[in-house]
Amino acid sequence: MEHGIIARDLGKTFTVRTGLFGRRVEKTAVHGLSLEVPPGRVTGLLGLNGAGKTTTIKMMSTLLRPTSGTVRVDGLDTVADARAVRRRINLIAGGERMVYAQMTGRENLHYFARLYGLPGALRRRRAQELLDVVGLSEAGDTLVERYSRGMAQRLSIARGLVNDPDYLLLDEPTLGLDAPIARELRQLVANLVRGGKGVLLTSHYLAEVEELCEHVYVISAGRHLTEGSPAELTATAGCHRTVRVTVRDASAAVAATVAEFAGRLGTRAEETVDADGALVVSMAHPDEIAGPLVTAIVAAGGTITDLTVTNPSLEDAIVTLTDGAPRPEVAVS
Ligand SMILES: Nc1ncnc2c1ncn2[C@@H]1O[C@H](COP(=O)(O)OP(=O)(O)OP(=O)(O)O)[C@@H](O)[C@H]1O
Repeated sequence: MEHGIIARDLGKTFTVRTGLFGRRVEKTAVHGLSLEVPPGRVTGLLGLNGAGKTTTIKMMSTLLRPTSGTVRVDGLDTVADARAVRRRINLIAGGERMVYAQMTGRENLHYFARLYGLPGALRRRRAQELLDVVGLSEAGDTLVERYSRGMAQRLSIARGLVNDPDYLLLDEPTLGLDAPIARELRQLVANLVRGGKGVLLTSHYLAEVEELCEHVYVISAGRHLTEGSPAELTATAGCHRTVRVTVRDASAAVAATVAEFAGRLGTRAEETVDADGALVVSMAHPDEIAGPLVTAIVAAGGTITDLTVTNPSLEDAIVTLTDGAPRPEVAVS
């Protein structure tokens, strides 16, 4: 049997009214996207604002009908078999309030479990299990209006698990959360994936995507731009590891040595002066050059006070990859 969420040539065109006379024009938000969300791993979907992430997720979760293409969930079609698909997936959108403030956490979970047709005893058991999973057992009988934002968000995650979905679509799940709560949620997602669930994640926090995702799709203006693991994307973007050496009281001889060193390797050394007046030299490919660079600086009489090697981040890569990429052609406010 086919496993995973598989989108093929997915497209979505909206009809919008524009201008003084409300003329109808067609705007395409997603153009022929193909992507896969296999079980047991977190797949990322990245793009600038308006790139089409939410539209794609809505089509994958049966909330929007694709204009073209198909989405299959373990072989079931999101249009023809929508009810069966809804039993296997769930969607959690961090930006939206997805629970009722006038009910307790437990009542919310009972309510949503009932919508999924779970029988009474199972509803009660599932609600308790989920309160435990998201760390809300003690607050289970408190009204949600008295929850902090982080607690409400955790309850939204529990709500998204009420039908024990095989696949979770997470649209900005940590939006606006404090760092420790966001970290807890990441751990929860990692545990769910270890348990075999497939997750699709969109997030503006690229460090989060880097930490969780094995494979990332980058889209721009509704089109596939590139894909790969975070490491592959940073390599594709040409972002390198760099070494940064800080030299106290650097003489002209040190600066000349650095320039000569870089010239000999046919590479570039970036030289700046920090707030304390120390010379800061940055160069790419530290594995080969850090040792000889330090030796050359010391031989020229420089005193090294700091040496740092940095890996390029996914954020660096996305900035590079989307720089100059087409802007969305749909702009509706
Ligand atoms: N119901 C709609 N009617 C018309 N246009 C829409 C509709 N929904 C989305 N769009 C347009 O489709 C494009 C893609 O929007 P979408 O919300 O999918 O992007 P996104 O990548 O999720 O952006 P963001 O990061 O800002 O949430 C945008 O230009 C948006 O204005």
